[in-house]
Amino acid sequence: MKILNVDQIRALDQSTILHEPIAPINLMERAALAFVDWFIDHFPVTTPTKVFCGLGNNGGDGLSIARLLLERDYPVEVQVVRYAPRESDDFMHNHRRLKLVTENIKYIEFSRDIPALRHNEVVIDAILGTGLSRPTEGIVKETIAAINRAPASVVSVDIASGLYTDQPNGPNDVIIEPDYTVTFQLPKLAFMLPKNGRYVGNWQIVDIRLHKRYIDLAPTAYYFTQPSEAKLLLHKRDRYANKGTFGHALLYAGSFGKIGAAVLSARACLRSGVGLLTVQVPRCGYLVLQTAVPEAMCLADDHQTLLTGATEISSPAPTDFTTIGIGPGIGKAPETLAMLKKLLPTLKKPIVVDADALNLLSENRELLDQLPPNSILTPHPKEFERLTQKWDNDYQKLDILREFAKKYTIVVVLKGAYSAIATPDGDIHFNSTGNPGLSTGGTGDVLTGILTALVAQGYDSVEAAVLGVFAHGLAGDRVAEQRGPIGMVASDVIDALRWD
Ligand SMILES: NC(=O)C1=CN([C@@H]2O[C@H](COP(=O)(O)OP(=O)(O)OC[C@H]3O[C@@H](n4cnc5c(N)ncnc54)[C@H](O)[C@@H]3O)[C@@H](O)[C@H]2O)[C@H](O)CC1
Ligand SMILES: [K+]
Repeated sequence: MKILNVDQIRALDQSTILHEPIAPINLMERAALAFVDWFIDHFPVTTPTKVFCGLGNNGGDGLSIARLLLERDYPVEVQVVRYAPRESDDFMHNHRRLKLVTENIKYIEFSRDIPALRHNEVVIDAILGTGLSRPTEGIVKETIAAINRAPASVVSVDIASGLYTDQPNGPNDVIIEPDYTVTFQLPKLAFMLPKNGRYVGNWQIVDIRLHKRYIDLAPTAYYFTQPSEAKLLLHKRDRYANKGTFGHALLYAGSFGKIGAAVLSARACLRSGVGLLTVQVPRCGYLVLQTAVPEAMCLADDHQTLLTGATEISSPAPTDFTTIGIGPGIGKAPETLAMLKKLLPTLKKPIVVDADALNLLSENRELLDQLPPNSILTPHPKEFERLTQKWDNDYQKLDILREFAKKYTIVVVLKGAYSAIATPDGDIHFNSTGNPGLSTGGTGDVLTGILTALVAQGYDSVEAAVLGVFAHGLAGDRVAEQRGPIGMVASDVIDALRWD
């Protein structure tokens, strides 16, 4: 699913009006109906509801929503925040229609006009939408602040009033903090950014049948992975396939006290369809791996407690493997750094790099140029900051992410809520699965195993990253459904992985 910018959203509106064709007021009515269908699924008809309306089309939506809820016997009160002398035409049209249904329309011009809000009430925030062009001030700001202070539940129409659709807000901007956002047709970029979490709440898309052809043709760098899109990436298995068809991966993982990372990434790799797996661990991990993951072959490093890359028996050369995953629990010992320095120049095929291997790259940035093209790096924000630089806000972070992936011709999975997957050609795919339960030790090792397995099976790196991150998060969602997010462990995620 594409994420469009505010100008494109406006153009999409116009394109729908022109090509359907549909009168703007009827498109507003369609949006309002879609919102109301959602609302009545979530709040009983006895819910005291206050609809706060601005003077633009977001406000116009609000007036239409109020009228539709009144027609469905909801106890609705309308509060028009009159912050400017002029209303939009569609606002005026809906204002006239609403007055046919109720006279109970109040106007907020001064602080004293702002009504009290009780805990059992629901506020529908239709003050400002994607037309926000400056920080809220005056009576708008006061009304937003009052709504945020109140104990009532809040549902924002299209986007929280005061939140910019696709650019950073200022540190002192006053923005609605909704429990829900019901947005029209497409997600907004603002919803993907961690710092905006409190200004988005639990968000839902409602389809208002905007012009599909415009969306299909609209250029964008931002995408939000839908289940149907992830499913399309899945390679079907041929009946005559054999182990060799699905690759032989090599994982470099583990150090003394962190052999579990090697076990988790190995198990995840096998649970993600790799044909054969060899894991190279320090000698102290050999027995553990062979016991815990009998399906994996194991190379014992010469060193007892850390990886140097040297093994006593003549093992296959790293380049003999379909792909390599490196990082889970390897630590940052000089001998391990030496191994990485020796290994990288010999590799041509994409590898998966995670955890301390990333930190070694951060401390030796000249190695970044030696990464095989289309390798996949999987930093969490702190690791990414070490790899690149500090950023002032999430939008700058995305720019840094995109430039870094393009500069080194790599795929970067910036992990977190809505993990952002940056591609070598400058796109960013936001993941749509996962939950806070995944913030537990070892889930990163699991993802490394998954991605290594997908690359070994022949997925191109972007497909592997989008599908692997999606499947990883979805497995976490299954676990959270069964046992709640608290108490989830990385092994649960491996056991919940599905590839159908
Ligand atoms: N395709 C869709 O998504 C549809 C969206 N609809 C709704 O239309 C709004 C966008 O409406 P628009 O008139 O462009 O702007 P707003 O209502 O968001 O803002 C109104 C108006 O307010 C002025 N303004 C900007 N910033 C401020 C500020 N800080 N304080 C005060 N006033 C401000 C500015 O002049 C704006 O024009 C979208 O969100 C949807 O709710 C359609 O109804 C259906 C299709
Ligand atoms: K709004």
